Amino acid sequence: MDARPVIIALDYDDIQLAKQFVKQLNPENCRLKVGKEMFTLFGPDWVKYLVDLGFDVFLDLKFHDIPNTVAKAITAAAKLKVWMVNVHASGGHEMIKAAKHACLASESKPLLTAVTILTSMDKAQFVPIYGQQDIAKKVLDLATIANQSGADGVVCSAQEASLLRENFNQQFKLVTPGIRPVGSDVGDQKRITTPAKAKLLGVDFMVIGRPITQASDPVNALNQILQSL
Ligand SMILES: O=c1ccn([C@@H]2O[C@H](COP(=O)(O)O)[C@@H](O)[C@H]2O)c(=O)[nH]1
Repeated sequence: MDARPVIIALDYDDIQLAKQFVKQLNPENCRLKVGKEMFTLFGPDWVKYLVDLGFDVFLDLKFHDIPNTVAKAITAAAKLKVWMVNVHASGGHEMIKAAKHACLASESKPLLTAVTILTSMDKAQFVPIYGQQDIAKKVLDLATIANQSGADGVVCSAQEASLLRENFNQQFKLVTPGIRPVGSDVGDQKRITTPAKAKLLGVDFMVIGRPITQASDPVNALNQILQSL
């Protein structure tokens, strides 16, 4: 596990609320994720604001398009000096390679991760798309494509972490959403794990949103998670 394993998913529709929360955080304790909601509402300026405060920012836009389009989007993202960007692994070898090439050609050289199977998917949702097979096996197949195409890691559930650890070296980052402390609302997540279990399973980073941001005291919720690790 990384020394700063927690990536807080800042999924707010109110920028003042988000700023109020972020001002209470220390960039040495956590990293931040900006996803589709905040990026669509508040754009690159919001990302720059967080980067200027000294945070490592994971820009989670999950690009999935033809290689040329994805490479250009990654080039634009890298100009924001974000720490990590991502694509969907199902975009395939050429798309991921083009994304990695764009990362390396940029000044800030963000890490590139590839989303395998969304943590909100269970077997009932998975089978109509991918057929009768194990979710974990499909995650491994997609992670193999990502790894061979030069990605720095994958986004997966912590439930698949030990399988991926057996197949890839320690440098290959495992970034895991679907983290739920005991007693917290599961919401739309399906393949969930507690923070302590995710650590035991060998993840590098855990992405945690609502269990922190929707808590009555988000800073306290974060601190409790950090203490449990
Ligand atoms: O497979 C995936 C990929 C991305 N996410 C994102 O992570 C956070 C999780 O937030 P919670 O509130 O802790 O559920 C959210 O921004 C997702 O877009 C994911 O959950 N699963």
